[in-house]
Formats: sequence, C-alpha cells, structure tokens
Amino acid sequence: MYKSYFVSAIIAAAGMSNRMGSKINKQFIHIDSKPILAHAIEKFETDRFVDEIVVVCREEEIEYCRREIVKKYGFKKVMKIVKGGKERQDSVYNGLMALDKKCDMVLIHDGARPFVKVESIEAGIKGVEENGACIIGVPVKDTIKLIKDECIIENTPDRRFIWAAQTPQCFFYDIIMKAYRQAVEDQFIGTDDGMLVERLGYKVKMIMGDYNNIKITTPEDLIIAESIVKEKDFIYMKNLIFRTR
Ligand SMILES: Nc1ccn([C@@H]2O[C@H](COP(=O)(O)OP(=O)(O)OP(=O)(O)O)[C@@H](O)[C@H]2O)c(=O)n1
Ligand SMILES: C[C@](O)(CO)[C@H](O)COP(=O)(O)O
Repeated sequence: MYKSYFVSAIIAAAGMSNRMGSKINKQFIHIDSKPILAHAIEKFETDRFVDEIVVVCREEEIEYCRREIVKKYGFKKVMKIVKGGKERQDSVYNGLMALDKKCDMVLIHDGARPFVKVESIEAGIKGVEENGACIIGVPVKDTIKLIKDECIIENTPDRRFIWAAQTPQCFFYDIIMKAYRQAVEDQFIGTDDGMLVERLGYKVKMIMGDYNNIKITTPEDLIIAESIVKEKDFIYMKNLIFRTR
C-alpha cells in the first residue's frame, strides 16, 4: 500500500442457505474441521492491511457467531457483529452503517467463500488505490448462452469478455456509500456490490482472482470444498502428472 488507509472488511453471512437445504446455516458447516465462516474471517484477520472486520449474521445467530466463531477462534479484528436483512444487499448496507468512522476503504466478502486467498485481498486493496473500485473474479471456462422463453438461445456472447464475479469487492468508502444510498433511494436491488457502483457511472476494475474461491451454495460444493482442502496432495500429484514449463 502506498498510503496508510483504514481498511474495513464486511463479511456477509446472513443468508438463508435455501439452495444448500441444510438444517443449520451453511456458514456454520465445518470444512477441514472448521466452520466455513471461520475460514473466511481468518483470511481477513491475517491480512496485515485490514484494520477491522464487521460480520453480518441473522439476528438469531448473532450470539452463536460471537461464541462459536469469534471467541472460539480468537478473532481480534472483529469489532462488531450486526444483523442482516432480507437480501444480501440489505445485509451489506447494515454492515456499511456499522463501520468505524475512520474507514477509508471497504472490502465486502461473502461468508460463504472460505477459500479466498490473502493475495486476492491485497490485490483488491491495490485495485482500490489505483482505480477507486474493483472486484475479484475469474474468466469463465464454459461457453455462455443467453436464453429467452422456453430456453431458446438468444445469443452466444464472446467468452473473452465474460468473467464470473467473486468477492471481495473493494471500494473507497465514499464511493460505496454513495452507491448504496442511491440504490436504496431508487429501490434498486443488485446481485453484487459492483453493480451498484457501475450504475453510477464509476469504472469498476475486474481483478484476476482464483478458481478455488468458490461460493458454497449447493451440497455438491461441499465435496468440491473438501477436495480444495486436499490441494497440497493435489499439487504433489500435479507435479507428477502435468507438464512443467
Ligand atoms: N440476506 C442475505 C443473503 C445473503 N447473504 C450472504 O451473502 C453471501 C452470498 O449469498 P448466497 O450464497 O446466495 O447465500 P444464501 O442467500 O444463504 O443462499 P440461498 O440463496 O441459497 O438462500 C452469503 O455469504 C450469504 O450469507 C447475507 O448476508 N444476507
Ligand atoms: C456477490 C456474489 O458472490 C458474486 O458472485 C454473488 O453475486 C452473490 O449472489 P447470490 O445470489 O447471493 O448467490
């Protein structure tokens, strides 16, 4: 970082886990003997530039989160746990309202993405310094089809220009606050934070992330997650199997 900024992270963990269909909120499911949410928070706790973390949970899960995640894993940078709202966007807005007054830069992350790398967090911080607004993502690997009624294909966009958005999504505080306030005023609901900033005309930079930074959404993602945990064995195998450059 060129300058010393006060960097805040918001971890959104107040969803309903409908697509997971689990009895408990998916963020409390264990992967590699640790809750998904603890994996996610840990990366921001470890990052040297992050000053505070605000976790957003369902109201009835705040005490559980405080006890079983924040206290148990000793997260010192988690300053507040606040209640979420109906949509992800409502939850993030509650998180924004709870940030320290000193905040200069905001990193918004899904509690359901346990494998974010510290390198991606730092790439996000650098991206904000250089562009004001950026999100982490990866180029899609499949061909994407736009469909209309009855699943008839409307067109096939050029894959070179299509990236899948991940988190963290990172912004200067003033920009993201303006974007969220405007969205509330316009009753606009987006599916990520970048959209709210784009619609105000700001340039939002896409920064190369990591294919392992998956969002745990459906039960099969848990199987993929377990194999990501075993990546060390995979790297060993990879060296045996694949060509080196
Ligand atoms: N009202 C909401 C909805 C979502 N999220 C969070 O936003 C992230 C991305 O959402 P998603 O994976 O869609 O989670 P859920 O909304 O829980 O999933 P579903 O749509 O299957 O219920 C998750 O970490 C989720 O906890 C949130 O904080 N508040
Ligand atoms: C923010 C996000 O994770 C970027 O991929 C995603 O858009 C969240 O959407 P969801 O509908 O809550 O899964």
